[in-house]
Amino acid sequence: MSYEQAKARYAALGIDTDAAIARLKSVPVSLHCWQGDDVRGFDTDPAKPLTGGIQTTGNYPGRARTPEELMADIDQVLKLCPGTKKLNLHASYAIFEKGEWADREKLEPRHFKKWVDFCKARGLGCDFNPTFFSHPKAESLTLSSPEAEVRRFWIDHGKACIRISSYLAEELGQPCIMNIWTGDGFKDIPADRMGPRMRYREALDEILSEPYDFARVKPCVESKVFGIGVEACTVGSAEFALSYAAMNREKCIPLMDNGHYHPTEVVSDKIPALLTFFREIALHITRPIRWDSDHVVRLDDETQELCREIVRCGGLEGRVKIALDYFDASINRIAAWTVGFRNVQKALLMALCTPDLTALQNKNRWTELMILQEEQKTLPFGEIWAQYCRVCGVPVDGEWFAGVKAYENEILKRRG
Ligand SMILES: C[C@H](O)[C@H](O)[C@@H](O)C(=O)CO
Ligand SMILES: [Mn+2]
Repeated sequence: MSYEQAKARYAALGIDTDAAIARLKSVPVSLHCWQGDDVRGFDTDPAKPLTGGIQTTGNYPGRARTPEELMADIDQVLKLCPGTKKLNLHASYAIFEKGEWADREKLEPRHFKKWVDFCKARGLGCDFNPTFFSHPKAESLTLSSPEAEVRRFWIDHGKACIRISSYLAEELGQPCIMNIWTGDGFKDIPADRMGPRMRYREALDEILSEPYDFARVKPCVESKVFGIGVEACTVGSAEFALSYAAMNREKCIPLMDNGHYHPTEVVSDKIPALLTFFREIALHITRPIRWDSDHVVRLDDETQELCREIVRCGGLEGRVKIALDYFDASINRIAAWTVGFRNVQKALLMALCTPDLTALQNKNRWTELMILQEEQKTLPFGEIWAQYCRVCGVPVDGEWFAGVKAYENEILKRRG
């Protein structure tokens, strides 16, 4: 079947596939830098463990060990992914001059100048994240620590990150989404669950007292249900993060990571619930298997439903900030990055090619609604996707992995 034939099938249902392609092309999706190096970063001992309740598993050869290697790998991914990309950096990816080093609370915009140059040369915006993990001062609690000195350190880190985010937004001419996530929590039943939350709240207030233009820097608070080693209580729980964002709507927005809920909860249903109250929300799209395992995003039912809700709720009009958050060290990392990014794009395009069936729901015509929802599944979407790839100048399915394999053989295998 050709694109023209597929387009006619969709047109019969009232869907303009050319318009869907044109719409998706300009929607920014944030590509996380940390898939390329297993979330290690460059600012502390590269042999340090990944902490904060998150973990990568696998030992596939070719992990990026330097900024240059990571940038080269990101370039490979950018070539293979359609649509508008933003880069998503963590503070731990600061780049220092030879012989220089600054601890996290002393990081400055200039430590991200090389990333700005990288983004400028590629027309990318950049999102940012303070890094409250994988650091000697993050062995226990960070922003919720009972130790004033530890809290001070991390608050100062948060403030430094606001300044860096303002710099990224200004230099690149696009808003910077700055996401705050800490792994603060307890392995076993705590004696006090409220004290840490009061301290976390006050620490967030202090971080957000750093001046910034909310139109250009969008701080987010990301919640989590539990992490490895913090199974009993997470300080930044869903109720905490949502309440904080609701009480501080002029300063920050809530971020939902679809790996951060109980396994039967779905973030797709939470999108309209939150957009009923918040003007903007942010998402981390990932794939949890039994826990927050951060597997590569597949084109599974929940990814499709998430994207349908983004589209239906006006999320593409800037109300939903879309970012990816997965990291798999057991397969070729460039392929992992690419598969996940392309799948999110596929799910968004599918959603844009879905007829609006609200009228059937409102007239209680659930039989027809189900039939039409099921029949949509066998529409010739593959042709629409292939056309989108061609319009964006990236390879269609089946035509990109050979290049990744060649890069693996020529470049990745030579890395120690
Ligand atoms: C590296 C990310 O910031 C991190 O994955 C965080 O967003 C998270 O989801 C932790 O589980
Ligand atoms: Mn996340």
